[in-house]
Amino acid sequence: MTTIEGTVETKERWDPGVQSYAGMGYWNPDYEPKDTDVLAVFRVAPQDGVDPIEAAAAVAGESSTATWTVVWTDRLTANTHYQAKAYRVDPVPGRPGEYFAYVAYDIDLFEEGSIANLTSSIIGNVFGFKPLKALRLEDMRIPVAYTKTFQGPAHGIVMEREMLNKYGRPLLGATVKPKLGLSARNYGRVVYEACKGGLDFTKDDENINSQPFMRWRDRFLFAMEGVNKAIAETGEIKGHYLNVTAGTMEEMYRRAEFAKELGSVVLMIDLTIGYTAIQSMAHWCRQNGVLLHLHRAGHSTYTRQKTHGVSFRVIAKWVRLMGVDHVHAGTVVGKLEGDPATTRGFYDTLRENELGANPENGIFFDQDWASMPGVMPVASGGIHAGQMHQLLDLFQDDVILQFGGGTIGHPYGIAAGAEANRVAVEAVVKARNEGRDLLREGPDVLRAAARTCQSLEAALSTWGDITFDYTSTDAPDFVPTASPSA
Ligand SMILES: O=C(COP(=O)(O)O)[C@H](O)[C@H](O)COP(=O)(O)O
Ligand SMILES: [Mg+2]
Repeated sequence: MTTIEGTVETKERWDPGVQSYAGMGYWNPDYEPKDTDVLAVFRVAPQDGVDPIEAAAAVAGESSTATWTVVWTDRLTANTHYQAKAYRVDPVPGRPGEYFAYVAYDIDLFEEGSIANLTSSIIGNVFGFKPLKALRLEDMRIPVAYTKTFQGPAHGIVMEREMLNKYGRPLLGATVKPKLGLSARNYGRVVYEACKGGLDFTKDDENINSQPFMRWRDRFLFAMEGVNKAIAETGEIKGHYLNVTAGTMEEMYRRAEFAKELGSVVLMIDLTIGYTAIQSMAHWCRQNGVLLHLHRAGHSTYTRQKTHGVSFRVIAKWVRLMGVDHVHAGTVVGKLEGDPATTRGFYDTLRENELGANPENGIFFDQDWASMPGVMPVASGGIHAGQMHQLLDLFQDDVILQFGGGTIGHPYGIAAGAEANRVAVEAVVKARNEGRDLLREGPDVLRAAARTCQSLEAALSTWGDITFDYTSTDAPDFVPTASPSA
């Protein structure tokens, strides 16, 4: 019997008892993915003695319709339509025991506009499946038909620049430090100094919510006083990412309403609030004309190691669908994990409208965003003014460069730290626009600018030589064969 999906069924397929997942139809090398299918590629490390094809079929099975034994109730459904199909398995070059398994899912398996639903299948039970030593979701192709069921970024890169009236250069920000312990008035002073000194944004850190040393309402009031004073003095639009992360949705909405009442252009949430809460906040932000900043707090617990978890490039796709305007995406040169090629893939995923498969940057599939606005990536974590030419070369203009320690740790004070960063970015943008080679001439460009800017001079002499050179844990494994786009 041949089914509607082209899977050949045998009589034994329906014998009661335990059958291989491949035998139940979850392996189908002849399957031609449809334009509307959701595609996923997993890095599978089968237990010793487990056949890689069977492991791939098991991943397809356990992330879609299957259980461990044949169930007759499958025959009450269009079983071969609903079952996911593993259609290709490649050994990972240079990593014995690991395989890239490609799986296609029919769009009917997923509720429209729900990352919670999508992820309950794709990263549900399957990650605990005993026959696998480890499993990593490397990439996904989201079909246009499914993309169109999501709101997407509340505003997006183009609209953000229009709201802020800032063009042609990276935006600049700073995370207030110390992360915890400041009183509200001192906090507001940091915001004021950094914004007045030349930054566009300041930011609550991931773990600032409403603790005993500073309650959220007090922080919002003093931070906005600082923002408003800096706007009045500089004539530029400024913002502070007011973190509304809280224990319930009701409380987050309450804090968001107050931030809006105070005239904040931007709000912040942490990835730890969960996918549905992120989508709800994104809808609120679009309805209320407020930008939404997402801090990816906690992501490294499952994105960083090559063999198990979820690559951040997949999280980047999900957050674009979920509808945030900003997300942290790595710095390459700073203090936190960030292989250059892999990070480039994250930035492309967040910003481009159409993206081709590019295994060198870890991108396995073509991705068409169907004009969904881009998310502004944020480069943050251990960066300083002396790296400005490298940052511009790596990320170009549509990025927010955030210097927390690299502003607040400046020897002449916070405003001087902000000024050093602003002068540095304007100097390297001008040099880039004049056609100069940033990587070669960048250090000279910065030194020349520092001759007329003492705060830049002090920043360069304090941090000029600071680098974080460690081996990356997440470089792409180059797959030499052409990668399938479908
Ligand atoms: O507090 C900081 C940076 O402070 P500083 O600028 O003083 O190092 C942020 O939490 C990290 O950038 C987050 O990392 P990521 O951007 O990778 O999510
Ligand atoms: Mg932080």
